Amino acid sequence: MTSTNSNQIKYLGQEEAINIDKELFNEYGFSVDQLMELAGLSCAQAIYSFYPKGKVLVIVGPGNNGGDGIVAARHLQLFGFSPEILYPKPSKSDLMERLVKQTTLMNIPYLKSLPTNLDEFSLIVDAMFGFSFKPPIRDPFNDIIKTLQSHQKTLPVFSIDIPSGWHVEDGPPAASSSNDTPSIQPDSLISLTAPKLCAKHFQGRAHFLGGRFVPELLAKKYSLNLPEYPESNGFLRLQ
Ligand SMILES: NC(=O)C1=CN([C@@H]2O[C@H](COP(=O)(O)OP(=O)(O)OC[C@H]3O[C@@H](n4cnc5c(N)ncnc54)[C@H](O)[C@@H]3O)[C@@H](O)[C@H]2O)[C@@H](O)CC1
Ligand SMILES: [K+]
Repeated sequence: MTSTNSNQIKYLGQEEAINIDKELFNEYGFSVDQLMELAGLSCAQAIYSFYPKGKVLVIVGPGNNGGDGIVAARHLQLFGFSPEILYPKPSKSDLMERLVKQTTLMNIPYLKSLPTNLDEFSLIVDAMFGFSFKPPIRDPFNDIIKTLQSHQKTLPVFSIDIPSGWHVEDGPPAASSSNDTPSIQPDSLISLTAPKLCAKHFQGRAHFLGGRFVPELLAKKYSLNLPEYPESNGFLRLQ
């Protein structure tokens, strides 16, 4: 797939991203399940387009970003990948529990901790935190990010919506503080709905846009200036 000119697309601040999300639910009548399914599917489709099939570790956080990750794992398995899931802080929400049930019944393994044999995986899917993240990052995610950082030369990371641990607007911790907080430099990133400001700091190989569900009226209201998705694809490549 060729990349699309992204010069005009709007980069959202945290509050604006949260407001658009709320409006999709409250004004447009979408349910979280609906949007999460489309978001997670677009993640799996982007991964399929860019990475060879293999063993993929999906690291899932406690919020909806984590839900996108579990949905993506479900589709990746259907696409012929071999996903495994690390979900260290399970949520008690009905939605998340149903996603766990679906994937467990598909025999997708749930790991108890970050495996020591990380090199057996060909890709990490980072579904720890999305646009509601507020630094500093808490354990056990701090340690997970430290380990991923030490493997990132050989083990690519595909981040969903936000590279986890990055400030939603300011980007990687080093850019916003002087301490040595560990930080992911993802190989690829998929922005959902529209990129957030932190995506301007992205230096990996591919930046995708996914979550093809934004009604035209809403896109106009927030001047999102979204590029046209090709054909019936659920994602496109911005860079
Ligand atoms: N409108 C959209 O574009 C859609 C967004 N979705 C996804 O939803 C995400 C946003 O989901 P949420 O609002 O549930 O939030 P997140 O998934 O970004 O994270 C919230 C969770 O992280 C925890 N947390 C926050 N800061 C932390 C820290 N410093 N250390 C440890 N834990 C911390 C919170 O306690 C909460 O449990 C988006 O980024 C996107 O991935 C999709 O599921 C559906 C549609
Ligand atoms: K993420």
